This record gives sequence, structure tokens and C-alpha cells, in this order.
Amino acid sequence: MAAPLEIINACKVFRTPEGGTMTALDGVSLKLASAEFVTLLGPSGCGKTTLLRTISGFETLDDGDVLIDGAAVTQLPAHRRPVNTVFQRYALFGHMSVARNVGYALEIAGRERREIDSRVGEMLDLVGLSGMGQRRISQLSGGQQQRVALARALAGKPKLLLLDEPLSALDKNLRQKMQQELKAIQRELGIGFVFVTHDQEEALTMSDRIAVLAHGRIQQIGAPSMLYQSPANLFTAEFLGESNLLPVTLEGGHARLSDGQGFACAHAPGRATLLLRPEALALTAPEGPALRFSGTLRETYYTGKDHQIALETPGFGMIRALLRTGGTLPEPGSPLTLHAPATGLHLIDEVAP
Ligand SMILES: Nc1ncnc2c1ncn2[C@@H]1O[C@H](COP(=O)(O)OP(=O)(O)OP(=O)(O)O)[C@@H](O)[C@H]1O
Repeated sequence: MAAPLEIINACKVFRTPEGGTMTALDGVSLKLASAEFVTLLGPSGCGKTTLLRTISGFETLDDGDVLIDGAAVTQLPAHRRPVNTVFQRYALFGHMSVARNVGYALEIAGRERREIDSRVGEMLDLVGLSGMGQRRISQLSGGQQQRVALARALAGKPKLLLLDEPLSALDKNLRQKMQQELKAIQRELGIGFVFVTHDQEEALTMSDRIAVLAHGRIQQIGAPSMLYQSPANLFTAEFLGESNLLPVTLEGGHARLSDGQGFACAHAPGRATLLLRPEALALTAPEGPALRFSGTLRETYYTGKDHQIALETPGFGMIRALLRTGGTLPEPGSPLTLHAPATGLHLIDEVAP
């Protein structure tokens, strides 16, 4: 079966109004597996929207190719590509009913009334708006409007759906609910979704794979847990979640920290960075090999399920930890020791600045 989407070496340089140039895409390649949910994640200006627009055809590439369902669409205008986009601002027709909004593209395409009505009904069922077809858009909540936008984008049976920050206008609770619904709809339809966000939590919970972008390039692509636990570079490590980054020296199958502690590793000799996620640290020493960090407790925040703390250490500065402890912690200013088991250590072959 052909991949729902394949991007080969996509390059795009914009001319800026100031007379310079801006490389928005610098050789991006990406292939979706069948019915895969892939998120493009990265800081503002990294090229996410540009990449999405080159897939939909709203932007042309300077170099490279876009294939949808195995067919090259690089030279096709937007309206001839079998994709649709859901935008952050829903771009609905306010003066039309919900049903007309959803069926509008089918109407323009000259489909029969009976076919349109049946498809609109199916789509409203899918997004949980059955029976609301005759409402005006202004009579809907933000979440309902986003569902209409989704139903409209799916009505023409696209082979691929693009979503450009579709949930960012919703409040936190509704956003989380819609995240689950979107994922369920994607599974039910079995089509590829390419989702753009700069919300890392959203990316981690929704995606089959995340592509982390910076400066128009994919820094790393992989399953959320893989990217979080084993980032390939410092950018991915720091962009996804909280991180403690400690310099290490590698020699003879051993990684050594600046305070003399060490652990076995299979890396080539040189310098590298140890990534310690805050939740890998604990108050009690684990069985087996571990690192320990002693210092002064500086900050504690109780979040209801865990304690976020900052420990000031003489050798490594501030180390942040997330402790799952029911008990109380000592007062800030008290001495404290944290332990990190060997399983919580990850080496990155890059030296932190
Ligand atoms: N039409 C354009 N003309 C000139 N520069 C552009 C144009 N469109 C985008 N850019 C530039 O290309 C870069 C990538 O922009 P893009 O909109 O793809 O980023 P993004 O990752 O989607 O950012 P955000 O999260 O802020 O939406 C930015 O530096 C932007 O200023």
C-alpha cells in the first residue's frame, strides 16, 4: 500500500520584505505509515506551517517533492490535491447553517442533494453534533465550531488531513477532551493526520510519531516515548519536557561526571552530555548502580500528585526533580540527596554550551 504522504527533500526559501532571504524548509524528508498520526512540533518560526502549506498546495516548493497516496502532487494546485486542512481559526461561514457549512464543498463540486445530505449526516454523527445541522454557527460554542470545521474538512473524504494548531483557541479542559476525540476520529477513519502544534504535551499525548523541527530541518522523528526518553540531540532533549543536562567524559567504556562518579556505557571516547529527566530522580537509593547528588533544597512545589523540587548542588548547579512521594519534604535550605538509577540515564553525543 502506498504511503498516505511522502515528502522528499523539501526546500523553501522566502524573500523577506527587508530584502533578505529566509530558509523556511531546509531539506525536509518525511514518510507517513498508513493511518499514522504525525505531529510537527517546534518553536515559532521553525517551518511547521510552511511544511503544512506545501503539502496542501498553498505554497510551492523550490526543490523536492510531495507524494500523496503514492502520486506526485508537487505541481498540482491546492484544489486538485486529495487533502484538506483544519485551521486554528475555523474559517466557517457564519451566515450559513452547520449542515451547509459541512456540505459546502460537495455542493460546489455539484454532488447530488441526497448524497450531500447523507454525507453531512454521517460527518455530524462522527464529530458528535447529530441533530445540530440547522443551527447557525453563531449559536455554537468554540468546541462545537471546531467540530464543524473538522466535519467540513472530512466531508470530501480526503486521503490525508492536515491540522494547523486546531485546538489552540480552546480552553484547557475542552482542549484535552478534543484531543481524545480527534485521536478517536482519526483511528475510526484510518487516514493519515499531520498535526501542527507548539504544545509539547499535546504532541506527546496524541501522536504516533513526532517530528521535532528547528530552523527548517527535522531534528529528530520518532514515537513520543522514544523522543522523550532517548533524544538524539540537545535540542530535542530540551524542547520536549524538563531536563537536567550534565557534562560527562567518556573513556574505556565508562562515563565520568566532573565530581568523579561514573557509570558503564558503550559510547566512543570523547565528551558528551548526560540527560537526567526530573522524574528519574528519587529520594531513596535504588538497588543496583546509581548516581547520587547531594546539595541544598532550594524550591519545592506540591502539585497535588508530586513534588517539584530544585536542589542546588556544588558541582552541577540546580538539579530539578519530580518526586512521587506522599510524605512531606524537608524545609527549603535543608540538605538533601537525590539518587538516579542507571536505567534513568541517557547520553547525548553533543556537548552542552
Ligand atoms: N510568505 C513569507 N514571506 C517571508 N517569510 C516567510 C513567509 N512565510 C513564512 N516566512 C518565514 O519562514 C519561517 C517559517 O515560518 P512558519 O510560518 O513556517 O513557522 P512556524 O513554525 O509555523 O511558526 P509559528 O509556530 O509561529 O506559526 C519564519 O521565519 C517566517 O517568518
